[in-house]
Amino acid sequence: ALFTDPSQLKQTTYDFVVIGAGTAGNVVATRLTENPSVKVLVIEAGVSDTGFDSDLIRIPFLCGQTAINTPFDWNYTTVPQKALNNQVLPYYRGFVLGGSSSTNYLAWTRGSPDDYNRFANVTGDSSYAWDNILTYFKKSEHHATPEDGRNDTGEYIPSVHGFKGPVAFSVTGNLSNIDDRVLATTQELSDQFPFNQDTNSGNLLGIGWQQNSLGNGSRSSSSAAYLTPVLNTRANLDVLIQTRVTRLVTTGTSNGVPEFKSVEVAQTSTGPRFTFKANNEIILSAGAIGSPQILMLSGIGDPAELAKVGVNSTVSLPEVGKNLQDHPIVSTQWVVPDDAPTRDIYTLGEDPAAVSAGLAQWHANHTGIYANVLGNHMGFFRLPQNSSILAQFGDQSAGPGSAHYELAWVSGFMSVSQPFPTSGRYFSNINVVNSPTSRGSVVLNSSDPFTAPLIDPNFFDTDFDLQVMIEAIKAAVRFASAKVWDGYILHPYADLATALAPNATDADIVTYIRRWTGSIKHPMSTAAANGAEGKGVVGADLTVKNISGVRIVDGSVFPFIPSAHPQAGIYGVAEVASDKIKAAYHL
Ligand SMILES: Cc1cc2nc3c(=O)[nH]c(=O)nc-3n(C[C@H](O)[C@H](O)[C@H](O)COP(=O)(O)OP(=O)(O)OC[C@H]3O[C@@H](n4cnc5c(N)ncnc54)[C@H](O)[C@@H]3O)c2cc1C
Repeated sequence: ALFTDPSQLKQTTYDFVVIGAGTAGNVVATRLTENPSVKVLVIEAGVSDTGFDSDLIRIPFLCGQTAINTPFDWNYTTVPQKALNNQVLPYYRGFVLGGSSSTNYLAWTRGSPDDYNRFANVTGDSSYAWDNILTYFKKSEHHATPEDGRNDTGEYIPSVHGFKGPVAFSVTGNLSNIDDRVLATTQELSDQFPFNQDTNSGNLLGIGWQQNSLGNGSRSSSSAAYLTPVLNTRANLDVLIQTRVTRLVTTGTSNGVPEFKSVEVAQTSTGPRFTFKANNEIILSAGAIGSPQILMLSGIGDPAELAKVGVNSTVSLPEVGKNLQDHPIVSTQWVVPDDAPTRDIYTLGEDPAAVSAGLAQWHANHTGIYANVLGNHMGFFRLPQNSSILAQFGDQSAGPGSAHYELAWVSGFMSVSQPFPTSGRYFSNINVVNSPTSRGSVVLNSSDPFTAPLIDPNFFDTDFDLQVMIEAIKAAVRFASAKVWDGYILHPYADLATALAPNATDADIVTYIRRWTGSIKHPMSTAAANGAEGKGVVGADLTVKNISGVRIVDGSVFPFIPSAHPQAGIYGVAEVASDKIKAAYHL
């Protein structure tokens, strides 16, 4: 059942306590409670995903608005970003049942086999290797027919997908006016921009139809897909929302190390504290910001850093909160003819009647433009083998099947950082560095669990990342220069024109990048798994090192960020972890 106040719960001891009802937490809680004798409590800081304003979560086309200034987000900001003119960036994280899977942009990508084989190598555990985790990717998903009933044969490869798992995925149910041109470019410039029938197949590279966590015209979050369908029918599953875990509490020692099988919770900074205990273990699934924050609040981290904010160190584990990796993103836009049927009528505020009609159609039968996301195609690319960047820095990706950068196309204005214009028609693409080498951190700002930590994605700390972003933009320009766009793409928008002027240099592109880069919202690796003693935060089985009783299952345990959008990978790892936990307790 669902509870909104710790005092409502009839028991204080469970077999497992899961911290965070987010993307990964809901997978673990749902899989463990498949066994009716296993009692699980999930504690979520955020709010319900139903009721007030929850259309923002359910309606896919509104995904760009789900996080911004809504009750569903933590409203974090970064520390000033040195390489971005000291800008402070918004840093969205889901604060709601489903976590960031309830607020994200729905892109459903796994990454490359190299990404997962590297995970297996670093941990010494083959269960994360592509050939093995593929079973779990399939277990987490089911193919859904595009909402317009369109035949999607040839737009994905059925044999690499699941058909019975909880999360619905589908390609677009709303074709856009640029789709034919995007596909024609994959023919005209096939050597640079080849078509790929399914970028989730183990062959990541090339341009494919974008898959999204979406079915029946609605977002398929971890709450909608895993948790909600069983919440009221499983007597062994309790979910407590609007309640924050403030720290892990020691419960003695086990095998010579401190044991933490209890959690302290509160609803406000000064409100009463409650504790809940796990007979077996605590599963920390608070995400790449929340999980290291909770460890540090519990005295588990770098002792010198903890001392600075007055937290007593209980266990030295210096890599907690280090190694933060994220994908920087910058958009580029071009102006197209005024009569082009782009999606701008829905997003620039010019045509309220079109918006009302679109929303009315979605409410009537979950169809139409609002039952889909903004873009229909995305592509993953490598620098050419003879690239001077590779010669200078070496290949920093997970391997030859991994992407250095990503491009995705939208018929309409799209940006995560620029103010939207109020009129006009546009063609946009996003440019993303997929195998970044910059590393940031999450550090406590205060011993108060209700104070946000200091978050530093440290974008473009390395020149490699900046050079790759320059190449991504140049590739986007080559794509937009294909003959099939003649007469459609008119000229670059606003200061992109300066960056791309005939006499412009890379320095002008860098000026554009430093001004407009944002986060694609993929922070990961802040509690990285590592099989070697003394390295990382968790071991191959994802249990926290140097203590007993706590396992981390979320995006923070990935040793490296995958070279694609991470949610599908996080679901896969959470499915693997659920089986590991079941095996550990013979469930
Ligand atoms: C706006 C946005 C757009 C994105 N777009 C995409 C995309 O298109 N495709 C993609 O693959 N990925 C995308 N991502 C990233 C992806 O959604 C996340 O990487 C992924 O969902 C993270 O899963 P997680 O389980 O690690 O953490 P989360 O899903 O964030 O779950 C963590 C949960 O823990 C809770 N929590 C945190 N601290 C505490 C505490 N102290 N006590 C109790 N509960 C706590 C949080 O409220 C949250 O519910 C996006 C993310 C955002 C925010």
